[in-house]
Amino acid sequence: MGQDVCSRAPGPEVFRRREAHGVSEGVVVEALGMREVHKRFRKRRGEVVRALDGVSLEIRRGEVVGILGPNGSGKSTLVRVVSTLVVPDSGVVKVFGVDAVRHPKRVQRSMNRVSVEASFFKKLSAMENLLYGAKLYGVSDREARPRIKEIMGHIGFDYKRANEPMEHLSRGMQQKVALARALLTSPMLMLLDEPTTGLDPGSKRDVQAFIRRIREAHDASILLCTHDMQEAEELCDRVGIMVDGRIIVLDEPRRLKERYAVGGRMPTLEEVFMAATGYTVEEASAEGEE
Ligand SMILES: Nc1ncnc2c1ncn2[C@@H]1O[C@H](COP(=O)(O)OP(=O)(O)OP(=O)(O)O)[C@@H](O)[C@H]1O
Repeated sequence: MGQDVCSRAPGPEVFRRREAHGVSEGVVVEALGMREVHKRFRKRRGEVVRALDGVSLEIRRGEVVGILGPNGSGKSTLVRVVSTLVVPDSGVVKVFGVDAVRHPKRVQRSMNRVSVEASFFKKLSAMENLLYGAKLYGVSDREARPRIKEIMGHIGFDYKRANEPMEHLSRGMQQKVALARALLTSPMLMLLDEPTTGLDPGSKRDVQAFIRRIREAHDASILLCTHDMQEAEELCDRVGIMVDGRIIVLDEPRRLKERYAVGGRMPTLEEVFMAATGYTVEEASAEGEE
């Protein structure tokens, strides 16, 4: 493995394609390898929920894999297990060949998670939060500042507002700061848990365009959980559908559609989702709301 993530961090040209991912070239190591992962939770009245029920999933280096699923199907648990926030009951989780259960610290340094509940120091500014985030990964202020400015430019974040307290910023802007923080540390694997949920259409487009650029130029491997079919179709190389803790199908969007085609007519991804899960998109988003 050798070099540290931070010392490999790209220079000011944020979108420069990286040569290596800290793994010897020539050795094919997947970005994420999950085999038969199980995670159960015990609810209040003793009821047991199988949040992950034998999940196997591979993400190749440079690949974007999307996971669609109704509320409560296990998407967040999947992301939490990969990010080492939740320890699985059984199964194997490897990030760039490193066992995430045995070596959580090592694995944490090679990835970054962006979720709706991104935590910030709300009284501090976006810049201060980003500098703090960079420092945790060993990136100095001097190195981080120009990169923050560049990333904010790419992401459509008004740099003039970088010194305002986070609590004064809209949700869309805060979400952009969360993405900027993730990219700042040059993660090899990005975990995006509903990155555009609840954003206004303009911010949503900015964030999606940004993810597209990371994907095209930055060569990051991405696990993207979303409710948004169009987002999954446009941004992902492969899309999986998760129901009751299981990934029931996983393939390129085009091939998923071919698989569910009826009478030669290609369905939309939304129709594929409905056929595979039995849920309408509305039910899938509403179900489980308490
Ligand atoms: N810490 C926990 N304690 C108890 N049950 C949990 C816990 N975390 C998740 N669960 C349960 O596990 C199941 C899967 O939840 P999870 O949040 O992973 O689903 P999800 O697909 O991300 O849903 P959503 O789209 O609503 O975020 C749900 O039944 C949920 O209530």
